[in-house]
Amino acid sequence: MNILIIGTGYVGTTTALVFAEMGWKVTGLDTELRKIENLRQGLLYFYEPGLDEMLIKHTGSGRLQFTTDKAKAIRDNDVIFICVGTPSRPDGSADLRYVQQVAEDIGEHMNGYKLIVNKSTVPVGTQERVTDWVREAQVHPHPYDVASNPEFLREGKALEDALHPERIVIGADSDHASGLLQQLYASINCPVIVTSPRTAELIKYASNAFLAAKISFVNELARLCDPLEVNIKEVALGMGLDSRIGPKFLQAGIGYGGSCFPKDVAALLLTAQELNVRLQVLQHVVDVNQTQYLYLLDKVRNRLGTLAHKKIALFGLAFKPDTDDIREAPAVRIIQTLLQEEAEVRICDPVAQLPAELKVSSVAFSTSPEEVLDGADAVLLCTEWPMFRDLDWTRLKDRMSRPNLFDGRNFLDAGRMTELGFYYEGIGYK
Ligand SMILES: NC(=O)C1=CN([C@@H]2O[C@H](COP(=O)(O)OP(=O)(O)OC[C@H]3O[C@@H](n4cnc5c(N)ncnc54)[C@H](O)[C@@H]3O)[C@@H](O)[C@H]2O)C=CC1
Ligand SMILES: O=C(O)[C@H]1O[C@H](OP(=O)(O)OP(=O)(O)OC[C@H]2O[C@@H](n3ccc(=O)[nH]c3=O)[C@H](O)[C@@H]2O)[C@H](O)[C@@H](O)[C@@H]1O
Repeated sequence: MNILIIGTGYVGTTTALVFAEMGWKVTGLDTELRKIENLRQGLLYFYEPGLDEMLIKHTGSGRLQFTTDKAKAIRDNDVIFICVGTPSRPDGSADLRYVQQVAEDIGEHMNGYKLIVNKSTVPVGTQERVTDWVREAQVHPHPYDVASNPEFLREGKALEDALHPERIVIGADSDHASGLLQQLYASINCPVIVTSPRTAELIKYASNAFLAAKISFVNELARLCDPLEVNIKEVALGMGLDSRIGPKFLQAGIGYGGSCFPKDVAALLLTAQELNVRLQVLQHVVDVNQTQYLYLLDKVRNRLGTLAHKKIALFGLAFKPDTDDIREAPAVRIIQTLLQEEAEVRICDPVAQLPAELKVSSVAFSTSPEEVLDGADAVLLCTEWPMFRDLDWTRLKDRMSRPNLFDGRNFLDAGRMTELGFYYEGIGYK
């Protein structure tokens, strides 16, 4: 079986590499020539640890190729994975225009049986819509199946997650389709759940929503920990040792960001709203998350008074470490608020870049922590990049005008920072 991956972003590129690693012959297709040209030369155009070495390996192995020629790519491959973006529309619903375009392209160019597999995160019922879009675009009535195979990888850990998933979910209407997919994944050792496409689609949203809920739960609890003078990290540790709760995703901070949790939670809420079902817990998950970065800023204001003309340094811009992705990053919201309040902002991140709208005179960017701390009234840690833990904080303190340290990720050792002479505040942690 030859595999075509349509959409060579985070998910598509990773999926293509993992299938090549398993020994399959894979083609990656994208509409953006720049991306394809880079990938062809073995150059990863985004930051994702480990993926670059794998790309070089497989551009040389002969098992992986990249193209923009959709007609030929669709004709030449039996299994086609859809890995295009499904961004939020202004009302929060998932925008399926890229999925529809791909479905129509497949319908138009298919020349025999195709297994079409949707890996993009899409609302329940999309498998049926893709089936219709393909049929309506068909020139000849070739047979095909449409299956759902949601992806659970994390950015920053994409390769590890895709090579060693905790489960594979296959949503298919026919034994033939689910059988082919199980064959493709045969060399991966993990539980495989075969279910209906609608269930598979909901498993994906439910998983992201639950993880988001865990984060908002612990964040809200951290707000209570502050006046109670209780350490949220110890509370989370004590809770997490209960195997029914688990230790992961209980790290309090300035809230979740990224290209998925905010968008997917919004899409699930919209699905429920359209069906007149109130998902009250999930609505509150969003409310807590949207105010969590403001909670950190309240702490800064309580300490510094007005933020106008204060020099505020941010350590970290990316929505989490090990990625250059700044989509929905809490740091970006913090910067926007600081600018509204006329603060002077300096940012340090080892890989993420400042977006065009923040390239203004009152914002300075550097990859050097020393530079951004010069004369600062406060530093706000927004992303837990390991490099921030290993800094010479004693020396850094002397560069600051006032040694105020607000740790939005509870990443540094509060006791040690206080000993070094910092005024230190985390989220539910001092
Ligand atoms: N980024 C992540 O960590 C994860 C993302 N997902 C889901 O996977 C999907 C893809 O996400 P990402 O890879 O992050 O998106 P992305 O934005 O990085 O990549 C999407 C790619 O599709 C291409 N594309 C758009 N229309 C096309 C077309 N008609 N033909 C060919 N290529 C086309 C774009 O040029 C882009 O390169 C989304 O639904 C997302 O929610 C699921 C799990 C993890
Ligand atoms: O659907 C998706 O795209 C993916 O979304 C998330 O992956 P990702 O967004 O890459 O990153 P996470 O590691 O989940 O972190 C998301 C956000 O939550 C925050 N977070 C995470 C964990 C925690 O304990 N506390 C916390 O604030 C992170 O800082 C980050 O801003 C899920 O973890 C993946 O399983 C899923 O496939």
